[in-house]
Amino acid sequence: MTAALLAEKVEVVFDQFRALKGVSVEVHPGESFGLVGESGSGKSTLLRAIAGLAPVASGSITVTGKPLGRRRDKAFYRQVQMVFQDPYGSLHPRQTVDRLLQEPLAVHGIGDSETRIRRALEEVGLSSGFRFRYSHQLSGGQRQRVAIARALILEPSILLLDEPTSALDASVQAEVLNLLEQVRRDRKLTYLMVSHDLAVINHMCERLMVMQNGESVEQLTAADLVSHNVAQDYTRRLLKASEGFVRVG
Ligand SMILES: Nc1ncnc2c1ncn2[C@@H]1O[C@H](COP(=O)(O)OP(=O)(O)OP(=O)(O)O)[C@@H](O)[C@H]1O
Repeated sequence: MTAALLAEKVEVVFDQFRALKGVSVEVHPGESFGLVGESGSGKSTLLRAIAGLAPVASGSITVTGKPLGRRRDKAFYRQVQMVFQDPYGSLHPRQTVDRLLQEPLAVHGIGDSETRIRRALEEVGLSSGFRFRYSHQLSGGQRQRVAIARALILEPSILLLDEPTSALDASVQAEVLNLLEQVRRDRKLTYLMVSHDLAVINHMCERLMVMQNGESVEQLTAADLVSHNVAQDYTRRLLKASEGFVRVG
């Protein structure tokens, strides 16, 4: 089976600082794969390296069997989209939802915007009444729904999710996670998802990689996480720190 995403020995260096020190990961088609680790361990940097937003010094990244070059082309963004943590920062506040959803379609020269926008809003549970609202008039949860609609409107097969719900209240967080899960099932999407919250990863992902200081510590299944079947002390410490959140099976 060809991997949906394959990163091999990826190094990211900012000035002299090695933020990723040769990280490898393989995500299968249709899989939801999690990245966990303490703050600064390199989780976001790995997503950003894949998305072309962080400088890859060495190593390779392959999407559905095709190696990526230095720059990400339009075809890449038709296939891979990213959703960021902060829906306030990622959506222009003075643009209407309609305009925010039109933009990627215009960039990619896609014509059937009317149908796509209606479908995208419906899919994320927003009525057509939201279409001409400005993003600053939306709640955090509604904004994140718009950000997800914007990512989905190009019909990608892979979503890179960087703490997609950590800026939201707990009840809204659950709604957005359920939405992401529903969309993944309906569209047979592949997710690579960062969260500092092991309970979120446990709920959303089949497998995960634990990261520390720009390196992979170990890979686990969600079942390993629940039964604390882990090999590394670092992972045990992470689990201990989130005790009470991850149910012991
Ligand atoms: N543009 C940048 N320039 C310099 N250093 C950076 C840059 N982006 C990230 N770093 C550094 O790389 C390291 C990894 O950062 P990264 O954001 O990937 O961590 P993370 O695991 O996602 O953490 P968090 O959970 O806090 O978001 C950190 O030490 C960070 O300061």
